Amino acid sequence: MEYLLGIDIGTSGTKTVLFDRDANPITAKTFEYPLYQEQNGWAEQEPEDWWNAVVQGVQAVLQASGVDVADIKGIGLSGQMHGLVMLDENGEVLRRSIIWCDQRTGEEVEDMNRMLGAEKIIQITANPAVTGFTAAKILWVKKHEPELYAKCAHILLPKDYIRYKLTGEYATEVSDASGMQLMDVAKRTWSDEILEGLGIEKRLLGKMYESQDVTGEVHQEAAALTGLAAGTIVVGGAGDNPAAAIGTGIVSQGKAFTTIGTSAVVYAVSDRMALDPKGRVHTLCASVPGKWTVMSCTQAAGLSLQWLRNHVCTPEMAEAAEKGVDPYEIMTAEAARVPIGSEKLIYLPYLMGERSPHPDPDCRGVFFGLSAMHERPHLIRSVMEGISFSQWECVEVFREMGVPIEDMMICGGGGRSPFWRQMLADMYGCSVSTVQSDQGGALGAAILAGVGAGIYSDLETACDALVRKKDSSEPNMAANGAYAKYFTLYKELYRTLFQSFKDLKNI
Ligand SMILES: Nc1ncnc2c1ncn2[C@@H]1O[C@H](COP(=O)(O)OP(=O)(O)O)[C@@H](O)[C@H]1O
Ligand SMILES: O=C(CO)[C@@H](O)[C@H](O)COP(=O)(O)O
Repeated sequence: MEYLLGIDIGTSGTKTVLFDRDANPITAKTFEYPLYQEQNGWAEQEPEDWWNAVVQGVQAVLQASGVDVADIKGIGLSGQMHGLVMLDENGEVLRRSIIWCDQRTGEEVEDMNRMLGAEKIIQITANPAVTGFTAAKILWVKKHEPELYAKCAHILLPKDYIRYKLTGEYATEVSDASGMQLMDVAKRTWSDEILEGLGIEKRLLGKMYESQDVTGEVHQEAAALTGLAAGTIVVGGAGDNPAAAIGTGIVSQGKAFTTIGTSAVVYAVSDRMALDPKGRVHTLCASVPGKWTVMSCTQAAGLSLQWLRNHVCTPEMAEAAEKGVDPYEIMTAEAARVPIGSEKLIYLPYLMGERSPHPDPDCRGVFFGLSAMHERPHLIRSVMEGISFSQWECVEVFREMGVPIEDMMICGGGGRSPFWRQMLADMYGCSVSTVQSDQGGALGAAILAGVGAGIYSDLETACDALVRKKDSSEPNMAANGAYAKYFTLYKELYRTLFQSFKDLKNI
C-alpha cells in the first residue's frame, strides 16, 4: 500500500495526517501551541513550537498507524500564510515569528507606498501594500531591530521553515510566496524591482517552486528524530488556504470555498488574474499551475468565538472539556435558540484589526445594540452572525469583480457546525457543501505530494477522483431577507466608526 503524509501548520496547532493513496485518512494527530500577543495588535509564535508539534505529530501518526515508513511516498506541507521567520547563517531562529494577523506594520505600509509607489506595488504584486503580508513585517524588523536584521541570512514562511528542518533546503512555492508581496504574481517569480525598491536582498529568499514540485528529501537527522525514512520526498505544498482549496476540490474556475478557522477566508480560483485595486480582497497564485486566486481574509473569525469561549463561557467550557464534549457544540446549540439578528445585537469581528473587505489595522471589535435583555446565547449568535456578515460582504466584492462563484464548499473548524453552514447558505443565497474528508489543508498538501510522487497525473484529475461532496445546506430566502436588514446596518457601522477607531488608537 502507498501512503502520503499531509502536515498543516495552523495557528492553533499543527495537524499531521496520514492518507492512503485514495485520500482516506488513516491517522490524524494535532499538537497545539500558544500565540503571543505582547501588545494590542501584535501576534507572534515560536517557530520551534511548530517544529516540536511536527515532530510529535509525525511520531504519533507513525506509531498509531503502524505503517512501514518506506510506503510513505511523499510529504506535503501546508501552513498559516504570511508569517515571517528569520534565520541566521547557521539556520538558527533569530526571533519569534511575526504572524499573519499581526497589525503593527501600518507605518511600513506607508513606507512601501513611498518607496515604490502604490501603483507599481499593485501592478507587480497584484495587491496594494498590506499590513498582514510579509514584506511590511520584514521592513518593521529592519527599522526596529537593525542589529537582528543584520544577522538575518534566510527569510522563510512558516511551513517553509518546517521544510528546512526536514530537508535542509531553503525553498518556497508560489501559492504561499505570493502572500509575501515580493513576487511578480503574473510571472510567478520573485520581483527584482520590488526587492530592490524595498531594499531586501534576494539572497535572503528561498528557491521558488510550483506547489506540486519536489523541493527536497527528508535528511538523516530529521529521519532519526521523526521516524520517517530518510530520502522521502517533500513537495512544495501550499499556504493553508490554497492547500484547503485542493482538499475541497477547488481547482477550476467557478468553484469557491469558505473556511472558518482562526481566520475566515473566501477563496475562488480563476483562469485570469483578477485584481481589486482597493485591496479589499487579495490576488495570489493558486497552487494549480497556470491559475490564480482571489481570496478574502477576515482576521478574527474563529478567533472571535474562541475569545468568547475563553473569556465569557469559561466555567461551562471547562466542565464540557472535562466530559470530553466539544465546547463549540455547546456554544452553537445555545446560539441556535436565539432568532436571526440576535434580538438586535450586531457584532463587528475586528479583534485583530481587519484585512477584508477593510484593510485597516486600527479597527477593533464591537458589540452594537447591547441591552440588559441579552444573555450569553445572544452574544454567541451575534459573534457567529458578525463573522458570517464579513464573509457575505467579501462575496459581494467577488461578485462586483466578476469572479464567478457557482459552487461554495466549506471547511475549517467552523465548517463542522451544521448551524453555521446553514447561516452562511442563507446569507450567500447559494448552497454551501462540505466534502467527505474534513482534513482540508492537510489533505490538499497530501494530494500535492501525490502529484509530486507521480501517484496522480495532475491536480484536476486527482481532485475529480478523490474529493467528494458530503452534506449540502440549501439557502432559505426568507432567512436571507431577515439577515439582509441587519447586514445593511452591519456594513454601515464600519463606515460610521472609521474615525472613532483611529481616535481610539491615538489615545
Ligand atoms: N464544532 C464547532 N462549531 C463551531 N465552530 C467551531 C467548531 N469547532 C471549531 N470551531 C471554530 O473553528 C476554530 C478553529 O478552526 P481550525 O480550522 O481548527 O483552526 P486553525 O487552522 O486556524 O488552527 C475555532 O477557533 C472555533 O472558532
Ligand atoms: O492570513 C491568512 C490568509 O491570508 C490566514 O488565513 C492564515 O493563513 C492563517 O489561517 P488559519 O490559521 O486561520 O487557518
